[in-house]
Amino acid sequence: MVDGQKKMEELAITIMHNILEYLAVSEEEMKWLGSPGVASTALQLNSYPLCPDPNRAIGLAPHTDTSLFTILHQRISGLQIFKEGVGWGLVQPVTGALVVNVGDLLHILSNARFPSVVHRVVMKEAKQRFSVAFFYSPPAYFNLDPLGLSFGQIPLYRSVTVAEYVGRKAKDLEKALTSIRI
Ligand SMILES: O=C(O)CCC(=O)C(=O)O
Ligand SMILES: [Fe+2]
Repeated sequence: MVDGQKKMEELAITIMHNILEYLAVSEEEMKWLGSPGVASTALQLNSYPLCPDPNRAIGLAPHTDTSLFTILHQRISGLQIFKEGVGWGLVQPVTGALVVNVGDLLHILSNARFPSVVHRVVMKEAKQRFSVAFFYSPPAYFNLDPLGLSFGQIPLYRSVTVAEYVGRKAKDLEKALTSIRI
């Protein structure tokens, strides 16, 4: 499990480097990224028991993850994402592929260019479902600002430490993002 967690962190670092490059954010601004083991990480094992009447139950209520992003492994379908104007859509499991869900911290950092995804888990199949979620965030002390803005672009969110945002999310849930909106 420890080895798995280390591998997941290596993968998360690679993904993060690519995102920063795309956003034109200097790695100087993310010094913590250069020191493996410093990021806040959590590995969560989810188990959704067999459900006799899937239409009358929900596996996991709609939410956004607080993390920068979450790397998810699923074998059986159930994960759905919400798209404005489209509604709920199933994220079909693909053998050998992982799902990357954008969380609130990346939403803030990217000034909403990477919007956090509202997702839920429905009980669609009459099978027990397992998923493994790896949550990846900067260390708690890190001060997060919208970065990589071009000339004239205004930041949509005020500066916030990871610790403060995590506290707000625990209290205000889906209102946390709006609570730091400028
Ligand atoms: O089980 C899944 O597919 C999603 C789990 C999830 O969204 C979470 O743990 O935050
Ligand atoms: Fe989630």
